Amino acid sequence: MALLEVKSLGISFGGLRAVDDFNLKIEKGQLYGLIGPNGAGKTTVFNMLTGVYKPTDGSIFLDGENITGKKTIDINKHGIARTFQNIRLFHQQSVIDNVKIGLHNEHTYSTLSGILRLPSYRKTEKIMNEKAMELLEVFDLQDEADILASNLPYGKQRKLEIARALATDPKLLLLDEPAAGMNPNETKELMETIRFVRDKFDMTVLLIEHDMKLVSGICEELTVLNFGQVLAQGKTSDVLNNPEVIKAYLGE
Ligand SMILES: Nc1ncnc2c1ncn2[C@@H]1O[C@H](COP(=O)(O)OP(=O)(O)OP(=O)(O)O)[C@@H](O)[C@H]1O
Repeated sequence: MALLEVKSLGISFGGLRAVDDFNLKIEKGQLYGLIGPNGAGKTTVFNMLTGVYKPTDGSIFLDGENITGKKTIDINKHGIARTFQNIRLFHQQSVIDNVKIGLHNEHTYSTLSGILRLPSYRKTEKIMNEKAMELLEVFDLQDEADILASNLPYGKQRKLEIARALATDPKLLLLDEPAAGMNPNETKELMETIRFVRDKFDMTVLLIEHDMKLVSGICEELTVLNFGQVLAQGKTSDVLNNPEVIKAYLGE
């Protein structure tokens, strides 16, 4: 069974058919890429997968469960986490607190025990601190744990956003243009990090990206969207050599 199966997904905004008859199957542990020209509908697909938009048609199954039309918070609890094209962090909070916000899905204590700093609160806080530090170490951010997120350099902010998404313990991680704004060295490092995350956490990753070095370097399969429709789908090397894809996107 595929980890993610999307059947005939579609959405209209008034008269605009932003995504039409979108089908996708991603197996557990895959690194999968969603590419295509600006405005093709890629982020709209992410928004439907994460419950930001309700699809007009079609269905989405995660690990065999129908999650179509569920709320963002419920979809996150089912196991989809994402990062955004424009980094969304709590900039005025520390690096470690940004990760702990993700962990709050899993670990809770009552408001009263929090206010009174009861043992249950202290125990939960200790576990969360340890887990958050473990995640920060994966991204080599442990030394910056206590600085403000806004003081991190750009490449590290992107990494922190991925760490926070992972803190919610997802089955599927969606990355929306993770290399946007990165220099070639940062992009190379990011590729290694994404591969490492897949291996260490046995994670399945779907990413939107315009950087073809990253796409061809780490994605095993690709779907190309063009004007809301699937133009090509399959193994990365086949898709990138497809004349239709070269004409519509790569040849730009
Ligand atoms: N809430 C909305 N209301 C109206 N139109 C929308 C809405 N969201 C997206 N669209 C339209 O849907 C189309 C697809 O947009 P989308 O942002 O998904 O493209 P994209 O492939 O992610 O592009 P980019 O690579 O530039 O990020 C665009 O024409 C966009 O204007």
